[in-house]
Amino acid sequence: MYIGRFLVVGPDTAAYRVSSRSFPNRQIIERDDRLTVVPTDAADETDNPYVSYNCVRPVDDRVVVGNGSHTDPIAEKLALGYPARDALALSLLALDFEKDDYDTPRIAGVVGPESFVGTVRRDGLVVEEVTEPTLVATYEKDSPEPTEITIESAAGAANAVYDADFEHAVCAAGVARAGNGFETAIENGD
Ligand SMILES: NC(=O)c1ncn([C@@H]2O[C@H](COP(=O)(O)O)[C@@H](O)[C@H]2O)c1NC=O
Repeated sequence: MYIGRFLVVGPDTAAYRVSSRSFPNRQIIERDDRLTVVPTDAADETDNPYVSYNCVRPVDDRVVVGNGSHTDPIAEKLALGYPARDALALSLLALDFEKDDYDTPRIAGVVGPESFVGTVRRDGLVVEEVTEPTLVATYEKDSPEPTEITIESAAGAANAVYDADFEHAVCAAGVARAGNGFETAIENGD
């Protein structure tokens, strides 16, 4: 089954996987405090926000995971003190679903003292608190649902979603709460 990009939120860990048919030559890199999806070949550097974007951004005791440029305004709202629910709902609704051939939804999660998951689709906006491992994807599984995928550390989370039995894995990231902050891990399949 192809479900496109997907994320799993913990509640104390999170993982994000890029699956892609159209832009498979991508990887995740660490830049400053954040993780960014970029083309594998630097010569293919792009300003297409559907191809290259920050997918993980920590903010104090919370961390944002997302499949596009909405990761940044969510993080900025958290830094201003917004509750996770509000930062997700406002940013997802402001940017809305992607204006591509598939009306691709935006998906995002926040891990922190309270953890949330959200998605905005052409037909709806869902933002809800997470109390058990919860998956949401761009296609097919496009409403948050409980998942059996086990994400128990940053590296474990990245590996688990990368290896999950959905088609066209490209790269993955994992985050886990550690002390007052977070540890992160990248799985680029190489
Ligand atoms: N975030 C991403 O990494 C990403 N990769 C591809 N997309 C969008 O989704 C469309 C379908 O891509 P694909 O066939 O690779 O699943 C692309 O045309 C692009 O508009 C993305 N947008 C949202 O998921």
